[in-house]
Amino acid sequence: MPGMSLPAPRLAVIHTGGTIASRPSPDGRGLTPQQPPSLPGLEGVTVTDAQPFNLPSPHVTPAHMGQLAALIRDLADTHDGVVVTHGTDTLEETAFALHLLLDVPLPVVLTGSMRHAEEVSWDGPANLLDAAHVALHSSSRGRGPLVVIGGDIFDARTVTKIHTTAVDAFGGYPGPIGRIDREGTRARVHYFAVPEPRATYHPAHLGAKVEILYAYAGWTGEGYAEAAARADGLVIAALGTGNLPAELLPLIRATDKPVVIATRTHAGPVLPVYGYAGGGATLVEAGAIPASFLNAHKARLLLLILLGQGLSREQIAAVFDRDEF
Ligand SMILES: NC(=O)C[C@H](N)C(=O)O
Repeated sequence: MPGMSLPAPRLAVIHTGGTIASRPSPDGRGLTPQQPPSLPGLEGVTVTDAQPFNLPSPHVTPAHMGQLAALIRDLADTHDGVVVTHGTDTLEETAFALHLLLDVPLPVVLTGSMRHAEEVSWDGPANLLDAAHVALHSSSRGRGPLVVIGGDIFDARTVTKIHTTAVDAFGGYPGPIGRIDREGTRARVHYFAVPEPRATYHPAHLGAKVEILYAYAGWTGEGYAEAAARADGLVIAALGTGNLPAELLPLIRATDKPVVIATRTHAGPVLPVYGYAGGGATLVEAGAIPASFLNAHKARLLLLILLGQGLSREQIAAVFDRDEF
């Protein structure tokens, strides 16, 4: 009807800590999360804030990820988009856990900053505003949780932190799925990929113990037996396409818990192609599960969630094999 204005879009901003909330601590001991950033320059939007915790992201656990998923589910009916501010160190893990746990239709966008509010190159406000625009954009729906940093929009499955200090700290093969740029107050959002259907999971708990072992030249299995005894499942950041020294083969064959083989190489899938002792084909024959293209820490979260849902080793292998994530 002429003269009737559309209701203001409703955005929820959930602050969880990280450098985007950090400042030098008064006791001179270094940066600590203190004050969450405020959202600049977004006209005509109703914003609600939440702060379930205020942590440096190395203190974030799967339990916090579950808490965030529950909060976002609660907000989903009354909001059009959600932004989560988060420390960058484990941001990709929270993004992927939410990707696996959330089946809400509204966009959920994670962001953070690499510089704190008292530095000249403070990147918090721009990242926060970009994330807000992306979260309220209709093309962002149906893509699962997204990560927005430095104007790049990433898929939670592939995004990874690639630099410890640079402002453009995020990447990951095959790169961003979209881009946000601002022209004055107008946001221009472009996607280079179409939304894809994805599986989500409803674990009874997030308390399964999954440990990661990191392979290296000359590893003869140090630490493997201890980890296999105390954990519910293992992930190995293996070599290349998912290969290990020969000594690991009998250890994996003797393990009845799920052992997922990821790669310490920064891009590409795990493929069981090599037939020498410890080669990927022999590890799979011994019962190991290839992680597809998930990095070790994301494969760990998927395994932890599948264990929390009570899946058997065979069912878990099928999820990884069919890329059901
Ligand atoms: N840039 C950052 O946010 C790093 C910080 N250590 C964190 O992850 O909490």
